[in-house]
Amino acid sequence: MASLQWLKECSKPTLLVVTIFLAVVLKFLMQEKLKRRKLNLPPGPAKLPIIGNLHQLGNMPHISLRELAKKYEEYKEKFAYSSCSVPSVSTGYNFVREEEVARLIRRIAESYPGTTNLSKMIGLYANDVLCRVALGTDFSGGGEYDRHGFQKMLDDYQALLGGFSLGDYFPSMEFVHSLTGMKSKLRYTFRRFDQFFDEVITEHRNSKGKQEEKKDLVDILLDIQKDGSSEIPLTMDNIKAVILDMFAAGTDTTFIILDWAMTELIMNPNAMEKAQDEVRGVVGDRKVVQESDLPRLNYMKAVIKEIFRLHPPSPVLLPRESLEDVIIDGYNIPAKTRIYVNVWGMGRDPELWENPETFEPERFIGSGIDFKGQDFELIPFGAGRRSCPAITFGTAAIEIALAQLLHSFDWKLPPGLEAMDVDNTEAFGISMHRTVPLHVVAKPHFD
Ligand code: HEM
Repeated sequence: MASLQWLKECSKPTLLVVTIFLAVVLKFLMQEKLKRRKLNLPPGPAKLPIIGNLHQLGNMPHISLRELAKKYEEYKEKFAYSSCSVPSVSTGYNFVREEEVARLIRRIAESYPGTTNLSKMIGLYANDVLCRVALGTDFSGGGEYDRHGFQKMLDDYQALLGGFSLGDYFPSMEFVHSLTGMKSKLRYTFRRFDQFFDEVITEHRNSKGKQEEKKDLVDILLDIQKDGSSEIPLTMDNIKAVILDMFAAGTDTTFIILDWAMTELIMNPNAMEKAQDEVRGVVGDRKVVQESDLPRLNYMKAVIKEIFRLHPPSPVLLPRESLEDVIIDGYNIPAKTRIYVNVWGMGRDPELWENPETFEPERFIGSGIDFKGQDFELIPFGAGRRSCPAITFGTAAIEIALAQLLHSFDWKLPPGLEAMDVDNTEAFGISMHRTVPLHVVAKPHFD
């Protein structure tokens, strides 16, 4: 009776809206049920109408996804990828790495006997290497491009790429981007980058007679555009997009691995000692590590693999969408399914790794597991045709810097600080880095 009373009190338009809403929800639920009855979908948690399982991703999707995978154990199958060749970013530019590593060491040495903000120094190194390779100029230390607020632009861009936007999950409801303010932020950031790249391209066009080996990415792309050697003609927008892609993908990733490598080594003095003994044994009294020393640094390479396993810069690979209906292991995966690969979860899976939460570089000594995309338990660069095109370039920038840091200094936490006091909180975005910078005392090994 009470409900009937309520009905009587409702105005006609309200009743109409409520009826339409209920009809839409009911239709949606019935369609879902019908679809599910026909398809053999992989097991998973129940979906809510409209938003599906979105609410279960949370602030730290890599952790939520691992918890869900544990719960629905049986679909933790390893799917084989077919491996295709990818165009790669060349390892060249040794002179840039050498000069930037030397600058990193000088900057750190200046801080002794005080403490140094090592995270900041490593961040400058990663940015400067990429800026010089891509644009031919660095911007740190009052460099030219910093005047344009380039670093701030990059930070904003990365926040936009990594940030959660409801509109991404409802492509048919594009207007959501306008409601959330995402569209205007994207437009603003896009305009700033566009203006900046226009200036950079004009400068490059006006500078003539650069030696072939000193050419940066913009020079190379402009040459390709001019001589028409690419299969598909390169437009100015293509050139700008390639440069932006490299910055978005290349600076934070290199930084995160070096930052974590130094953090884990400082917190694990035995591993630090082993890594330093190895580098100093190979390089000897020579102050500068050379790229030709790197193939002999097996323990240091194992440290880097262990960092890729525990702290992959992209904990969840870039989302993929299935183009057509497929069946995997008897399960239907409908077209347009959004696929997330939880690399972080795979690196800590107790079925794949012994003591998965412990930092133990030794696990890679004498093991054939590598991160090139063939061993699916360790794929920090992804795998298959859209994996990172800069595996060799990124690894070279990490290895030479880490070797030199280990060779040039003895490392300690600031007085009064213990390993357990180090704040290792991480923030999830397009890449995942520590939120509190690492402060250390770096005592020069050479006078
Ligand atoms: C430690 C270093 C790095 C790691 C761990 C890393 C990891 C990744 C990952 C996981 C992806 C996406 C792959 C996928 O979703 O399957 C990616 C894509 C990409 N990376 Fe890297 N990356 C690193 C360094 C770099 C550097 C230094 C550059 C540039 C010089 C770079 C350029 C790119 C580009 C352009 C893409 C997009 C490729 C595409 O459009 O499909 N990366 N990287």
